Amino acid sequence: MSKAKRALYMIRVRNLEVFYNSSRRKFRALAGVNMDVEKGGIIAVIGPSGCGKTTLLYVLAGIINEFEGEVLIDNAPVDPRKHRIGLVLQDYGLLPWKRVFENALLGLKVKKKVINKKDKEYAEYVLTRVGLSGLLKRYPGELSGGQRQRVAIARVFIMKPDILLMDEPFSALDAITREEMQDLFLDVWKSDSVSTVFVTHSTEEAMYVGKKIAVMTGPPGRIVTIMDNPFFGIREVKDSDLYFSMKLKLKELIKGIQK
Ligand SMILES: Nc1ncnc2c1ncn2[C@@H]1O[C@H](COP(=O)(O)OP(=O)(O)OP(=O)(O)O)[C@@H](O)[C@H]1O
Repeated sequence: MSKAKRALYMIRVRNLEVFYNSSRRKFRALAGVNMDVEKGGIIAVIGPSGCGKTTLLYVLAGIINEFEGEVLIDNAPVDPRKHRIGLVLQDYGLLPWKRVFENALLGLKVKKKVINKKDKEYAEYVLTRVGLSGLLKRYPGELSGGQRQRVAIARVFIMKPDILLMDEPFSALDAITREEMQDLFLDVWKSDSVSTVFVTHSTEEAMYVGKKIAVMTGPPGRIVTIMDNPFFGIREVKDSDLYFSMKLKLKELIKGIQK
C-alpha cells in the first residue's frame, strides 16, 4: 500500500490474536481481528457480552501488550509512552479524594510534568463546554452519574489524545442522561475530530455515534462486518424503514444470523 493511503488511517489492526493464560488453560479471546479507523473517524464496535470488545480496546490502549498480529497507531506500533491514548470507562475512573478540576487534569498530568496556565485555561474551556463550570470544586461523591461521566469525558479531551477509546461509557446512565451524553460527546468530538473506537452494547447508540459500525462475535472474538452508517449523528429518523432494516440487520449479525 502507498504511504499516502496508509497515512489516512490512524488505527490499523491486522490479524490480531490475543490469548489469556490461566493455570489450567489457554483461552483464545481474539482470533484474527482486522480493523482500520480513519483519521477523524469514529468506529462503533458492537457485539454480545464476552466476545472480546474490551480485550480489543485494552490492546489499543497498550494495557495488553502480549498479542500476535499488528497494531499500529499513526503508522507506529502502539506504545502508551509515545502515543496519547484517551480511555473512558463505564465507571468513570475518577479519584474520590480529588476535586472535579484536579480530576479533569489527571490525564494530562500523566503525559506532561508541568501544567501551565494555557493548559489550565484549556481545561476550564472544556469543562465549561461539558456544563461543569459551576462544579469545579466538588468531589466526585458530590456529583450525579451523568456529571461524573462529564468529568471523565472532559479529562480525555483536555489531554488532546491521538486516539480515543470508549468502553461502554454511558451504559450505567438512565436513558435521558445517556442521550444527553451522546450529544455532548459528539459536540466536543466535532471540534477535535479525534479518531475514536466506541464500544457499546446498544445498536441505537452504535447507529448514533458510529460513522462506521463494526460487528463482533465470539469468543474467540472476530469482526464479522464493518459497515458505513448513514445515520451517524442523526436522531430524528427513527421511523424510517431504512433505519429499522439496518437495526434489524445489526441485531441478526450480533446473534450470528447471516443471510
Ligand atoms: N483475564 C482474563 N483471563 C481469562 N479470560 C478472560 C480474561 N479477561 C477476559 N476473559 C475472557 O475473554 C473473553 C473476552 O472478554 P472481554 O471482556 O474482552 O469481552 P467483552 O466483549 O468486552 O464483554 P462485555 O460486553 O461483557 O464487557 C470473555 O469470554 C472473557 O471471559
